Amino acid sequence: MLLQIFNIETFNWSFGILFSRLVRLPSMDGRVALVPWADMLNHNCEVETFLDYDKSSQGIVFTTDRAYQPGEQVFISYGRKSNGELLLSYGFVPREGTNPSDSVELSFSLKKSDKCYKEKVEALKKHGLSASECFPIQVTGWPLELMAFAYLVVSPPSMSRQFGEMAAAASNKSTSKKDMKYPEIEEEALQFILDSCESSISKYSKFLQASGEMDLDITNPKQLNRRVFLKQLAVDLCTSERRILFRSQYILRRRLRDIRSGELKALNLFDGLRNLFK
Ligand SMILES: C[S@@+](CC[C@H](N)C(=O)[O-])C[C@H]1O[C@@H](n2cnc3c(N)ncnc32)[C@H](O)[C@@H]1O
Repeated sequence: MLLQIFNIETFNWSFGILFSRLVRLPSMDGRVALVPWADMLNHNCEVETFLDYDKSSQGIVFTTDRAYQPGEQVFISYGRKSNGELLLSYGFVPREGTNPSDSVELSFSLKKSDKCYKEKVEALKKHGLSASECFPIQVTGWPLELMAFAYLVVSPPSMSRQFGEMAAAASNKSTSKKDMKYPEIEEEALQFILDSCESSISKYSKFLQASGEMDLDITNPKQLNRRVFLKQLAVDLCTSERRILFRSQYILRRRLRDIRSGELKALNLFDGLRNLFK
């Protein structure tokens, strides 16, 4: 009986309405509430205002972080979310380059051909990780955990004693939170991250190119509008994620160029000294 009333479309609609409108209240241990007036507030990535329960007035209070002019739209923050998260939870993608919390999740894996594959998997397992892991890339760079994972992936058998600390740092369970450095394999680790970024960039580019050529069914105008809308959202999301990857590609290439030119300088200096003493 219930199933008849609650068909899947109604369920999806209710789920969407609930999740795009509920408010988490930090002072009530993150409990959620539906707050009728507050669900009219739209999100803006640049504001830092949230809703919370206020004990003294026993109500939900909204305090703005700036002055607004009469007639100006007042915004709220739905939280520091990536464009992908905003699309999934709220059905929109902020304008490209306006979301400082935007990030793209990239998957990285140990190489199956690695002589130390088993030892590395064991080290990762001890810290709750597996042979393939996802890490968020932001326009400002990549997390220390990813750098540690990349070090583990490229480290040779001679560094097996460091596998444990690399895996711990990749899982964010390392005791020291500072940037770990293994200069002897830094170039390889950065190249490994760059290869993943570039392979993703080419997938995004293929999708974006294909989306320009995608044929939409024009026999059903109602569905056409919805398809055009959904397609635009997908294009907006992919464009913003690819932009983050392009930025990382630029930073990685520059860092690799610096390392390589430093190595070249050291080599030239060494050759120069050798010639001097010949
Ligand atoms: C809590 S409601 C906000 C009020 C909503 N605009 C309304 O008229 O009922 C959340 C929904 O508003 C829309 N929304 C909020 N912020 C937005 C933004 N910056 N850009 C586009 N749509 C937004 C999305 O559809 C989202 O699911």
